Amino acid sequence: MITFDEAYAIVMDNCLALGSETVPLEQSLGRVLAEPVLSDIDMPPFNKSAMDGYACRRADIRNELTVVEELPAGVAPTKTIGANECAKIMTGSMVPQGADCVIMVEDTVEVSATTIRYTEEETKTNICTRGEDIRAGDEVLAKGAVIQPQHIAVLATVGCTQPRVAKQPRVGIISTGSELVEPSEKATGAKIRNSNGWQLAAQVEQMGCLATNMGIAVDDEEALAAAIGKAMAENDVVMLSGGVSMGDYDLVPGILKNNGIELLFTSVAIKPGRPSTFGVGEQVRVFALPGNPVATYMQFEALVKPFLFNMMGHAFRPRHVCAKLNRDLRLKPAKRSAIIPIRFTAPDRVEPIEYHGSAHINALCSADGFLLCPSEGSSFKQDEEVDVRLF
Ligand SMILES: Nc1nc2c(c(=O)[nH]1)N[C@H]1C(S)=C(S)[C@@H](COP(=O)(O)OP(=O)(O)OC[C@H]3O[C@@H](n4cnc5c(N)ncnc54)[C@H](O)[C@@H]3O)O[C@H]1N2
Ligand code: MOO
Repeated sequence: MITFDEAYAIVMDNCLALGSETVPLEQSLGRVLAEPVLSDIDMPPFNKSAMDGYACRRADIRNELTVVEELPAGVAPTKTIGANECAKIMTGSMVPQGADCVIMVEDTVEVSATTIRYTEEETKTNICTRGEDIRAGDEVLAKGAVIQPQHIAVLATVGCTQPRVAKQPRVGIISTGSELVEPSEKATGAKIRNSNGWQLAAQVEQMGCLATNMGIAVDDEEALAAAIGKAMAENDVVMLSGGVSMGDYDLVPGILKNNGIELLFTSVAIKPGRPSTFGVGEQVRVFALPGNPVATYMQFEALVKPFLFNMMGHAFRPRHVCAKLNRDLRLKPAKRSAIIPIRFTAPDRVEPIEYHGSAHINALCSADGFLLCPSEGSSFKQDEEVDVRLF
């Protein structure tokens, strides 16, 4: 059994490089940038009014001003502003030459059809200067960024309509176990419905990789070998659930070895998730996760997700927050560190949720995150601050 940190280091050291491709901007949400994005323009591209009002010279704001033209957004000025002159200007319009401030329209009165007067003593400049946000040639987005809606805005701003992004790992998912039936069927007798395959496919899709749910493989050497061989041929990463502990029908590690997979670990000191297994083939990586659904979920979050992001060139950093415990929490020393699901009861307060162990998947539906408690045992007092990793 190796520590979780050792397992993490091993998977991160064994990523596959998949290369990059370009995608249309509208299909780039959630993809990882494969190269930095540089701006082709200054932003704003011209001195721009921040307010609706009148562009004029600060020296003249106490005088009656003659309005020499009107500047709706998108219309370039034709006149230079001279002494005691102004141009009526809208937010976002180009500030005319000669003007060094914009007075706000609600602080002015019309004196005649062509003149106005400012009613305040002072004004802010109210001009966004050319290039104050972005300069032409600036790196606006870094390689490795996961494209979010605000990144899409920046890509649009700099005219990057075909961003170069990392290719998405293809992940084939096999749910092993002769007790399994698919969710559309009624589970009778000693059968249960397959939830892991569906959950893992959703976890893979949610983080922007390509999931293929390859269905159920029964606990039979031949059937498992065929399913694993097919999954390995068609995917970059194969994820199995079940069949990795000590039972007579836990056949997965042996079949992986027979398929040319070198197993780098088969047991991790973490609860839930001890029998988590990882192996490498020539052009494929294989995770065999424990069948218990919470173990499957948690090991995906803790090990597989950072690994898949790393394959795409993104250094995944889970979000952590500090919060106070609503009640005492005492864990006995154990051979494995423990993941304890928690929920927030107030923005800065958490409590452990009722949790019966690694099969209790519905407990996760009310969890907001988890505490990682070391194997030496953890003892927390009510109101003590704990480090919460968010889902
Ligand atoms: N003698 C030992 N027994 C067990 C050990 C051990 O060290 N020695 N480890 C225990 C731990 S810890 C775990 S975790 C489980 C993991 O076992 P497997 O990965 O071999 O998983 P299975 O035995 O196939 O299944 C466990 C459990 O999960 C249910 N399951 C399996 N697949 C699915 C699925 N796709 N959807 C929903 N539920 C699934 C399965 O029916 C079992 O109830 O082993 C312990 N035993
Ligand atoms: O490690 Mo298992 O996942 O405890 O139940």
